Amino acid sequence: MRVDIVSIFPEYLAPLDLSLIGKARANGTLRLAVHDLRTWTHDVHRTVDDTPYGGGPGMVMRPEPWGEALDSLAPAEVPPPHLVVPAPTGVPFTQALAHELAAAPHLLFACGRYEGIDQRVLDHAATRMPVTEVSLGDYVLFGGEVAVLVILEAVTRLLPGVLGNAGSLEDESHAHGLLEAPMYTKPATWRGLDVPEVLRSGDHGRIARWRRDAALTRTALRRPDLLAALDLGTLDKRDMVA
Ligand SMILES: Nc1c(O)cccc1[N+](=O)[O-]
Repeated sequence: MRVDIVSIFPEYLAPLDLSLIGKARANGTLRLAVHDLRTWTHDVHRTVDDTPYGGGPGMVMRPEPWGEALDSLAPAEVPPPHLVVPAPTGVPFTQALAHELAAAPHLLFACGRYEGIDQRVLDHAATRMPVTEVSLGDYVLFGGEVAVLVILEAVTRLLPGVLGNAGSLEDESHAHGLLEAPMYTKPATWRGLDVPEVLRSGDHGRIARWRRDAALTRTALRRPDLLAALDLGTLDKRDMVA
């Protein structure tokens, strides 16, 4: 997978040199490049923003640098890159969207700052590539860089070979629309608190049912919205497996 990230604060993306993403870059699973948007400015002040039409507070990112950046990083390639724009106005970022993005051969991230990017940049890009504005949640950040770190971690870990134990992907939270059951490790008793006996029973059928029930209970209590969206038929099939 090729990933290009455009930002006016490229140093914000330094954590992408670390840990499993850093290893994926080193072994070629991920070909990632971070670009400074000011590369595509031509004035002495390297201006990337201006006042908003219609008035209002703050500044808006000018279309010209972005247009040149996207032209440079997304030439007429087939298939075109998927442009991902983290923004409070985006669609919710979910595990399902992470899987969709993980299937793309080339992701292009545009990190907005100030009051955002001139809308025409996204409209023009959408004439030649898929464009998705993505929101991590209903709150406001300084810009898109931190969101890119989150999105890229969720996407990269889905790529073959990145996680040492691919089995981790099978029953983790959101893998099947539920929150994960509580997890325990040694010692069996800690500060007077015991690990549930069923998990130490060695009875894999009982353990699977306990985990499924615990996941359902946790999801119902904390995320009833997920439960409402769950295909209970799928749950029934999983139940038969368990
Ligand atoms: N919320 C927000 C923002 O305020 C700016 C950029 C990205 C996001 N987000 O992804 O949630």
